[in-house]
Amino acid sequence: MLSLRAPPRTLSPSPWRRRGRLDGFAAPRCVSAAPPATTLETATARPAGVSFPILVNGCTGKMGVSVAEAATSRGLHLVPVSFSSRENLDKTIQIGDIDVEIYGPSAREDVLSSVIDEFPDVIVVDYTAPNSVNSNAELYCKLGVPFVMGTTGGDQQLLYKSVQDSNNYALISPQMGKQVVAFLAAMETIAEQFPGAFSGYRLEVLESHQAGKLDTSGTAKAVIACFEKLGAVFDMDRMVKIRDPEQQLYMVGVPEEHIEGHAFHLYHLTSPDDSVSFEFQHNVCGRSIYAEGSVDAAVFLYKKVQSMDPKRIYNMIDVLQEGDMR
Ligand SMILES: NC(=O)C1=CN([C@@H]2O[C@H](COP(=O)(O)OP(=O)(O)OC[C@H]3O[C@@H](n4cnc5c(N)ncnc54)[C@H](OP(=O)(O)O)[C@@H]3O)[C@@H](O)[C@H]2O)C=CC1
Ligand SMILES: O=C(O)C1=N[C@H](C(=O)O)C[C@H](O)C1
Repeated sequence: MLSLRAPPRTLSPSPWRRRGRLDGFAAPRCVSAAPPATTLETATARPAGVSFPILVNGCTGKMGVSVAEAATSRGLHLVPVSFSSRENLDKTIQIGDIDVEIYGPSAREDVLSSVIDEFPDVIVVDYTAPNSVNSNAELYCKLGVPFVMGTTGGDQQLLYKSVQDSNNYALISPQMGKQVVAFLAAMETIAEQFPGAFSGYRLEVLESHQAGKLDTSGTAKAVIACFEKLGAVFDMDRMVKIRDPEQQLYMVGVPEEHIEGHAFHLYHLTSPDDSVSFEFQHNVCGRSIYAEGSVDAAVFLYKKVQSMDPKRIYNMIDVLQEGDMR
């Protein structure tokens, strides 16, 4: 029998443990399997309405593959090229009937320049790693290729500065899932309208993701920024990040089949005198909502580029507000 070890830091008492399946309450878990991944067969059922070339960077990884599949399913033209942090990988990734060629860092600028020559309307979608956010963005800006940055982490201020300085088009968001974007939009709205409404409240945050996730959740950071505007007090060092599969199964209640791909977030607020508490939670199993949202983002950005919109930098709330999320 597996033992339940305490996470490095826990809330006291941990809301997940308090209501976890070990003590008989309904655990915050996905009750059914994630929606089936979009398949090539659904392409005809759900045409994108527009078609353009899309290059998905990070196709050796999980999000890259999911976005590339969702893009082809929506009838977009997947450029059969993607980049890796590894040199001489000599690898192709099969997406439907397309063989995507993987190139190492030394080839990326030449290869991307050739792609832009051949496909001047191309939109790049980036799902790589936190430590490549800024260097990849620099390259896209240098070559003037519009991009969707789904990858989280890196130096976000520098990322925005690179886009501003180059006057390139970009859509940047730590969260592509429509319903979570709507939650984030609601948080931004109340923070804007009622600053200080939660003045003095203590905020505690837990986030659980697959063991391979390298950074702290970008979504959690964005939500925390809203709670801070509302006056809540939060110490980023006390964020509870759960990456251990055993804890995810037995404490958080992540279904076993989603240990390799989930995003469970919990925000707990307590009043200064402990008499009032609030809890917000969003639990996602699998990656399909991000993949679909990323294609929505690419379609949105493509339209903005084609119409030469003077605004250059967007986020997913812009996409949601314009009714462009499926
Ligand atoms: N915005 C959103 O809604 C979401 C964002 N994310 C974010 O997306 C990112 C990727 O997540 P996920 O797919 O799960 O992670 P994975 O680890 O599965 O994939 C990332 C891939 O990036 C590749 N990579 C690393 N460095 C570079 C580089 N310099 N150039 C090109 N490729 C590189 C790695 O491959 P190799 O070893 O071959 O280099 C790896 O396969 C994370 O930052 C995550 O937080 C994830 C889900 C939703
Ligand atoms: O890495 C992930 O998986 C996810 N990353 C994003 C984040 O850092 O917030 C979005 C979601 O949590 C999934």
